[in-house]
Amino acid sequence: GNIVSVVKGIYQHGEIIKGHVVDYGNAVVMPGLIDVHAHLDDPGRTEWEGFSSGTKAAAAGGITTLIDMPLNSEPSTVSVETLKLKVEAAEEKIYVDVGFWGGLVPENALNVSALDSLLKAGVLGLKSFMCPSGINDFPMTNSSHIKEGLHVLAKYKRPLLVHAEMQLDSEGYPKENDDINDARLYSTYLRTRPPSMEEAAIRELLEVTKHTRANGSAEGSHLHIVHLSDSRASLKLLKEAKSRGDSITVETCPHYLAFSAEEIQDGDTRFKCSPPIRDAANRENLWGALMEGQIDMLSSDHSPTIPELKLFGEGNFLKAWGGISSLQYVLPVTWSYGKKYGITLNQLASWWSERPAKLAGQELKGAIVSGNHADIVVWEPNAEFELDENHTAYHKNPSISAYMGTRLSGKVLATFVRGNLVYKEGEHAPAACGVPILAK
Ligand SMILES: NC(=O)N[C@H]1NC(=O)NC1=O
Ligand SMILES: [Zn+2]
Ligand SMILES: [Zn+2]
Repeated sequence: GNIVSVVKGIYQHGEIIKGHVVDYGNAVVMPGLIDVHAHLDDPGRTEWEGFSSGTKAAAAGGITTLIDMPLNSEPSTVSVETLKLKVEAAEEKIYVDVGFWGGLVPENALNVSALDSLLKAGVLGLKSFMCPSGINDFPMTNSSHIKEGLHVLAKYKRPLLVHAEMQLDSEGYPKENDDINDARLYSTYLRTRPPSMEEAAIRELLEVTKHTRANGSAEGSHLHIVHLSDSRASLKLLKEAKSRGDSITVETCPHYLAFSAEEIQDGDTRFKCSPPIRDAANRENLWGALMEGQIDMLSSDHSPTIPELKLFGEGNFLKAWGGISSLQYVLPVTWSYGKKYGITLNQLASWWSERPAKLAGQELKGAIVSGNHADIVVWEPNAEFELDENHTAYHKNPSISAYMGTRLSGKVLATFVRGNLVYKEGEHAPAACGVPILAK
């Protein structure tokens, strides 16, 4: 299950090698991807996704560990009892290792013993929203809740992940029930969630993250901004906070790097997510920030639903479910769209493995070094494929994926989780040998 040694150089023909040798030729052998942001919706909404389908998709995409979000399942993971339901739902169904974020919600945020017991039960950290989440039993938190949460997390040295969008005085923005605005237009949706919503949330968070600095009252805790889309004011604020010593990181997702608002057809709600995909100039800036290291890592924010809730007939951007379905495709998508920016394999491994491992506290994952878990993806960067209905997809409802119809390069040949070959060219291992990861 663990890497015994990493040998540099090439074995010469005739050399005596003990054990079984697999020669992958010129394929890339990389640490398996760690997706710190996926909604597997199990238990309770398995028609949207599920531990079995979701982790099969992960394995087929070269992801060896994923951390499940506490919302979109039913119930949400906000207590010891609901975490227990998660772990039970995952057991014997997961093809890759799965950890769990717990929810920081108003109900538990000001209750230190509730948070203590949830953290002791093994969630790897907490997640909260600064705007409505779209899920009834997952209400939003304010900055007092977040401050309290960070102070409890400090004891455990675990992070708080925040969906950083804040509703502003919404005068002038289209609303769900407005009929004066054409809800089929992507531009209408875009106007409902301007970059200033991200900026305002981050500005407020930075009032709290000052306590995470060395000798601060919440030293040891860490704040992680999920799925950043605004590449301007928000990024500038984050850069300044980092330079002041705040313990803060930020992720973006492949859909913000691949797509732009200009290309989204009216009524094509596959592209609806929040924060929204912005214009092409914003995307260029995001790439720049990623390349310069201002954005620390990538995650999928795989947030699927059933096709009915995407309202394809109506194409109503204001009412359709917001979330992008992408789990299986993140490696080829990052590679295909990143090539023109000159991304390297080392950068891929840093954004998708090394830094996510650190965020999730997985010391034995995220790098191919002796002693680590043998979590490995083998892939062929030059192999191209068409993402059409002939392509085998393992996540549920692949038709809702925004990537359908694109041509990608980067084919996964094999995925190993702790030394177990869990996926090989279209076939999964007969047994699901992933394990639930609980923090100790
Ligand atoms: N509830 C949920 O998954 N929401 C996600 N969807 C999305 O597009 N952004 C999110 O935060
Ligand atoms: Zn979110
Ligand atoms: Zn999410």
